[in-house]
Formats: sequence, C-alpha cells, structure tokens
Amino acid sequence: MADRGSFTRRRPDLEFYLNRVFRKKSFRPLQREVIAAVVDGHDVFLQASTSFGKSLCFQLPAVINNGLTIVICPLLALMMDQVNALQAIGVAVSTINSNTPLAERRLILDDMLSGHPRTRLLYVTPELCQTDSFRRNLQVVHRQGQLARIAIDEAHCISEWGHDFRPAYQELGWFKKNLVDPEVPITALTATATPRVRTDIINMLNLNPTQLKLFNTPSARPNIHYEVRYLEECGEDGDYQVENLLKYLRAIKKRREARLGAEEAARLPPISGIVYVGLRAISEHLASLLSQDKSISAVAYHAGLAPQERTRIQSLWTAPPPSKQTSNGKPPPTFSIIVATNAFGMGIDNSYVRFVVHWTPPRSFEGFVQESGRAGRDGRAAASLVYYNLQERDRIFDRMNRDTENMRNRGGPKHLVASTMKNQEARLDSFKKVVRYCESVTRCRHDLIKDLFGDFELEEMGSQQPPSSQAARGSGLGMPGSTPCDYACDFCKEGRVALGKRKRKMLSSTAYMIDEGYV
Ligand SMILES: Nc1ncnc2c1ncn2[C@@H]1O[C@H](COP(=O)(O)OP(=O)(O)OP(=O)(O)O)[C@@H](O)[C@H]1O
Repeated sequence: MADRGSFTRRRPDLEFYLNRVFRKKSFRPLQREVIAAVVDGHDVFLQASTSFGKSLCFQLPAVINNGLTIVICPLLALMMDQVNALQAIGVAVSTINSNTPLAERRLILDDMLSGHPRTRLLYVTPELCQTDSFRRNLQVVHRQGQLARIAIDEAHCISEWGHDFRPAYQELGWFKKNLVDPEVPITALTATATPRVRTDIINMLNLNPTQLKLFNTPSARPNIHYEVRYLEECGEDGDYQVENLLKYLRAIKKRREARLGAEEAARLPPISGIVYVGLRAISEHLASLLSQDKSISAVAYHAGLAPQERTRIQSLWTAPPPSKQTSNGKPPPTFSIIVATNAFGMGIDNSYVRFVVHWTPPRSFEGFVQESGRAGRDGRAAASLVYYNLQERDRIFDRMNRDTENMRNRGGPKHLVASTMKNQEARLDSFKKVVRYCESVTRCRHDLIKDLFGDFELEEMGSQQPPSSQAARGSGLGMPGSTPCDYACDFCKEGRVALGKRKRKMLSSTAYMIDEGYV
C-alpha cells in the first residue's frame, strides 16, 4: 500500500480534469508544464501568443486545488466571456464588477468568507483590489487558508511601458507584501510584453525572479502568414486600396474554388476576416464599399454604435460558422468581414478568422501582434496583411509628437506628468517598432517579431518553451532549403530583391524611408 505521505503529495491527474471538466482532448504544447507549476504552488509568469489557451493555465488549477482563485481582468467583455464559458461547463465561478447587483455581491462575499468557499474562481477588476474592504476580505480568506492563488490576466497593463497601461494594476504588488505566511502564489499572464514591460511586471508584483517559473511561446504565430503591402498611391478616397483588397479576396476565392470546385465552394460557410481601421467614419464607409461586392458581407464595428448593436454583432461573430445554406435558402456569401476600430478586441473569441488586415499602419507594435493574432486561433493557416505608406507613417509621428507637446504643456502634479510622459515615450517607441517591422525587407517577419519582443532574452532568463520552437530556433525549422518561418511571410516567400522592389515603388520623390538602424 502506498504510504499516505507520498499519496497526498502526488499531483492530481491533470488529464482527467482536462477531459472531464473542460472537455478537451489533450493539452497544447507547454500547457501541461505551466499548469503543473501552478498546481504545485509556484509563482508563474507566462508569456504566450494569442489563442495559446492561457486561461486554462489558472482555470484548471482552480478546479483542482482547494480554495478560491482570484482572477484580475482589465475588461468586462473579457471577464464575462470567461465567466460564461466556465458556467456553461458547471464550474463554480462568480464575478464582482460594476454591473453586479448589491444583493448578488453580498451572496458572493458571504460564500467567500464562509471558511470553505464553494466558488472556485472569482473574477474582479484591478480597481476592486485597491479598495480597503476587498483587501480586508482577502486577508480573512487567506487567514482561513482558503486563498489558493491570484491570477493576473493581461499582466502587461501594469507597466507604463505597456500599450494598455492601467494605473490600478500598479497596486497589485500589495498581494505579495500583505498575504504572507504562507505567501499567496501569483500567476501572471500576457501575450504581449516587451523586455521593459516584463521587468516591470516582475518588479511591481514583488515576484522573486530566482524562484519564479517562467514560460513562453514564440511571439510570432507559426500558422500566420505575415505580409506588408506598400501603397504607391494613397488617394483621399482610398479607391486604389479598396481595389487592392478586393483583388486579394478574389484570389482567395479563386484558390478555394480551384481546390474544391465552384459548386462545393459556394456552399461552404463564409471565410471570416477582420479589417482594422483607424477611424469610425472609415469603418462605416469601407464596410459599405465592400458590401457592394455580392460575395462579401461586411459590417462596421466601433465604439459609436449603440451597445445593443455591438452586442448583436459580437454574438453573430462568435457563433459557430453557419450551416451550408442560409435561412433564406441562398448560399452564404464567400466572405464575412468586420471592419472595425480597435474597439473590437479582447475577449471576442472566434477561432475561424482567416485573415486580419490593417488598413493603415497599426499605432502600436503590441497592439498589432494582438490584433493580427485574432487570425487562425484554430491553429489552421491564416494571414496578416498590413497596408503601409509613408504619408500615413509621418502623419502618425506628427500626431504623436503634438500629443506629447500638449501633455507637457498641460502641466499638473510632477509625478503625474512624469508618468504620462513615460507612457507617451513608450507609445512612440512602440510605433517605431511598427515602422521597423513594416519597412524591413531584409529579414523574416516571424524572426523580426520575436526579436522586437525579446523572445531570445526570455530564453536567457531560463524560460521554458514548447519543445518544437526550441528545435526550430535559428535553424530554419531544421529542414534543408526551408526558411525560418517555412515560407510564412512575404520576405521568405518573395525574397529580398522582389520585396525591396515593391518597397522602392512606394517611394515618392519627396518621401524618405526610415533607416533600419534609426528606428
Ligand atoms: N488544450 C486545449 N485544447 C483545445 N482547446 C483549447 C485548449 N486550451 C485552450 N483551448 C481553447 O483555445 C481558445 C483560446 O483560449 P484562451 O482564450 O485562453 O486564449 P488566450 O491564450 O488567453 O488568448 P488571448 O491572449 O488571445 O486571449 C479557447 O477557445 C479555449 O477553449
């Protein structure tokens, strides 16, 4: 008979919970290692690409371990998406946010303080964690030995160098200082942290770098084909660009028909795509222009729409692809496209997006990686396309510099001005990375993304990666004749000469390219 000590120390069967509770067949590469470290009570930092399945890395341990897991989430939509999904599979989950009625809030707190909470995961905002009353409640749960861990989702929000800086995140260092004997374990998760942001996350959460378990996946997604389209013309009406996008879509349609035959292809569900634009007006205008093509169903999405309309579009978008025939008996359109501002984002989980287009250069590099990462979440081939031109680049630089000047002149308390200026500098740095990414014609774009995110530094810090990415690193996937990304970017597919030629065509007599060494 196994002795009781070794029996109680044995880690629970993770696969059992994965299958029975979460109804998933197997772990994705690295997921099991991360979950095991969390279950064993370590502090964990996970930087994994969009759609990796980061949420499971604290949800599954929360179901296994005794006690309550607090999940800090920056956005209501993201929170509700996870809460609804967990409720649907019967996990005891609650949330306290601005929409929680008082009576429900009392019930949740009663359960939390009961000494044996039924709730496994409690989703809250960072702002709630700043309040004295919530902190006191956490201390009680901790004293009762019922606080399993704190999971901090979108942990990059802690840093002024991050693209989604949220001041309340900076107060989260309170946990490690005040929930002691034993210390409460922390799991910090993000898809987009540069080396500076990573350092901030570790320092501000008061994590001990020598004891912290680090994990990461490559920042560039191997199933995404990255491409930059250099615009020679940039007319006010964008006619040339619309025609270019339509050509791109027609080529996809043609390839699909060649593969399946026109009749079969016409019966398939639409191909989903997102086009990110900078302005609400452009989202309306472009959606209506694209809809004039009978193979496209395009809809605008931006913060100016009524909340019900936004919810309606989101739920249509996240529903599984429609069956082969629409309700009116007509075959579905070939493309279903959302033309959105960046209001369309986190927490909208549609696995079937096949392409993400940036109509103008994205404003931040982290934002770009996150937005382009909404393509191919099912692991199948997908594409990221950025339209780039020098006039737009310079307009963005001008606007950023003007904003910086205005903020400096606005004045205010010294520490607030310093913080705003730091954040503004971070924005400028991030946009310079976008420029570098777009203007480079001498490197694989996958490699460039990994470099700009400091993936190699993570490796030096002892971060564990999925075995496949270690094997592929620096060796062009280890296959003779293949490229670092296996031809999944314009540089590797077209080669330096052809790509350089495309880029040179964009140059007007007055325009100049930013030298790669400069940005
Ligand atoms: N082992 C698994 N097997 C199958 N599906 C999984 C597995 N793990 C997670 N998923 C699914 O993958 C999808 C993405 O997961 P999740 O939302 O946690 O990603 P994420 O890493 O947080 O991405 P993002 O940063 O884009 O939000 C979800 O639909 C989730 O159910």
